[in-house]
Amino acid sequence: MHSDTLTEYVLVNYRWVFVVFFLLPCTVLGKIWAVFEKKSWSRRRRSTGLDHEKKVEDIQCEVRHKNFHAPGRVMCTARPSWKSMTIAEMTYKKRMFNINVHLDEMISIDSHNRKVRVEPSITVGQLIPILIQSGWTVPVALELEDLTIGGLVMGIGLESSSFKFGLFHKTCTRYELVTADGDLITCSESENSDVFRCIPFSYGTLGFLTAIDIRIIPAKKYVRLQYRPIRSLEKIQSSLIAETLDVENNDFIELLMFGKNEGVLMTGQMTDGDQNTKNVNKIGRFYKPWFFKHVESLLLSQKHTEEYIPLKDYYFRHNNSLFWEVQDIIPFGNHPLFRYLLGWIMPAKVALLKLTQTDTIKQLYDKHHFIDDFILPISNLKESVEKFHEHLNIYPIWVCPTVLNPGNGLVHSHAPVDKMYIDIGLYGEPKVSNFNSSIVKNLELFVLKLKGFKMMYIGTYLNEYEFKKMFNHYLYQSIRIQLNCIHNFPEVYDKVNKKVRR
Ligand SMILES: Cc1cc2nc3c(=O)[nH]c(=O)nc-3n(C[C@H](O)[C@H](O)[C@H](O)COP(=O)(O)OP(=O)(O)OC[C@H]3O[C@@H](n4cnc5c(N)ncnc54)[C@H](O)[C@@H]3O)c2cc1C
Ligand SMILES: NC(=O)C1=CN([C@@H]2O[C@H](COP(=O)(O)OP(=O)(O)OC[C@H]3O[C@@H](n4cnc5c(N)ncnc54)[C@H](OP(=O)(O)O)[C@@H]3O)[C@@H](O)[C@H]2O)C=CC1
Ligand SMILES: CC(C)=CCC[C@@H](C)[C@H]1CC[C@H]2C3=C(CC[C@]12C)[C@@]1(C)CC[C@H](O)C[C@@H]1CC3
Repeated sequence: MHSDTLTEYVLVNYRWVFVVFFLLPCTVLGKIWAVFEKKSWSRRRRSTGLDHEKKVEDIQCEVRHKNFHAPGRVMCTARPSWKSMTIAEMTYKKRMFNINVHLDEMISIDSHNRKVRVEPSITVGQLIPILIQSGWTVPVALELEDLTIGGLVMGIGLESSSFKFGLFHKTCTRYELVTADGDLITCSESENSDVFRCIPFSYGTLGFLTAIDIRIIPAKKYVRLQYRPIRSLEKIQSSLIAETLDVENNDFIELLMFGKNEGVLMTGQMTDGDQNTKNVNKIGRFYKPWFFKHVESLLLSQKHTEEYIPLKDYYFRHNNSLFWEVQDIIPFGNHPLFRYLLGWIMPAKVALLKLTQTDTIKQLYDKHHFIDDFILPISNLKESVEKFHEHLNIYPIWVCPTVLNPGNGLVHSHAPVDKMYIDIGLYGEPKVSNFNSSIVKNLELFVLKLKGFKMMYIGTYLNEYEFKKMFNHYLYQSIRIQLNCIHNFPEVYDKVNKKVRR
């Protein structure tokens, strides 16, 4: 066998050896280190009085220093590419001026005004458990623990409650920002409102976020989840639309499709249950099957089922298997023996997987793998699934309804009223013979034609003109001038096109 082919073969078939025997133990050490670091950090903080304001002043100093010594050089955060929740490498970071924006604390919870103030690098996995312990939660709680609040505001965040609350940033009420000149400004619906509307999806091109206020709502103990297997695409579309209209009775809606004409529609309500509550399924326990496998088993048995899932377990239901991505790396990861023996250290940290993937693995993913999300009007579900089936044939498909509101920021409904969209997430190996980048571009144009949007964490093949047709740049451009960004921050397109996000 040729040595390249042999390397490829070993990388594809035996990556699990490295992951199980090296990355998983490293993940555990990382978790222990994080606890230790947090403790010593809070001790240090108490003794030096270092707080949020001081950290923000440091960022302001760094920006002013850059303006003095390297005027005209555009800036980005110094967060290394391997830490970001995307498989893409952000090559732009190498040529831009990196500013250290590592702020990862929770600042305060204000139960009276129902809001929590956080720093941008705090992860969902750090924030949500603290909130739940205090009896609160965020309206849109993301499913992957390592996503950061800043990244979700600057990119796009959505979850199964988005049909009710919209995209993640719709639950944010105030941003604190260090501008290109090193000034500190705040914005909300009532103060610098145009800046406030343009920040979401701006990918850090209007300034550095230093604090975010997020609305909080009371947390309950469980999500009562109904699973409804459906075996017709028409029926899936009509049932999904009907459920999104029932805002009174539904708090969560999600659909997993396991084939072109079959899927499981899940609807849920947050509840405290009562003493008669039965059928509690603690899906977050380490020995439990991967969530999508559990759902698939209900499709196979054609059972309409209802379960009570602890709130935190529900939120992070796709974390253990990284949706269904872990099965490609550890093919036996859902085997009961593996779960009982090693499930407690799963999943391997995404950042570590990314940091340790070799060029060959990355190239294999580029050639044989697809990870992307498209946001389309809900009425186009059937047409879109058919299109993705023809050109990708990847299953399961994640479908998550989300309401978009009208507005003049970068992402908004194309109608003058609130409009229901769906996120279609495709992650896996395309089962078509001719998969290549021109198919991806073709799909992006399909989405553009339907007046939909693409999530940009993976990058885009659209050219600048097409990109600007997809995302409304009108207000954004004037805010860039107002905040003196033109020579200090790149444009969004310069951070998300495939040449710099590979
Ligand atoms: C980076 C990586 C990604 C993987 N992705 C998947 C996956 O998406 N689905 C899955 O079932 N298993 C995946 N695996 C593991 C699994 O072992 C291979 O997909 C499986 O061995 C392919 O077997 P085959 O005989 O059908 O492929 P073959 O048709 O023999 O594959 C031919 C060659 O294609 C490449 N290849 C095939 N599938 C993938 C792939 N998905 N990603 C990258 N290269 C690939 C390899 O170079 C392989 O030697 C992956 C493993 C790694 C390390
Ligand atoms: N369910 C969901 O909705 C999911 C969403 N995602 C995607 O993942 C991404 C979030 O991942 P994450 O790793 O948290 O974030 P990233 O590190 O990927 O950051 C995303 C963008 O936000 C910018 N950014 C982050 N923090 C700041 C800050 N303090 N000030 C200015 N800009 C900032 C980054 O700028 P810079 O380039 O300068 O570093 C970058 O352009 C989003 O793009 C999201 O769409 C992924 C999985 C699931
Ligand atoms: C729900 C939404 C909107 C998106 C989910 C996206 C995730 C499926 C991906 C986000 C980051 C991705 C990474 C990988 C798999 C897919 C994601 C979790 C890898 C773990 C795949 C293996 C590589 O070697 C490293 C990747 C890191 C990022």
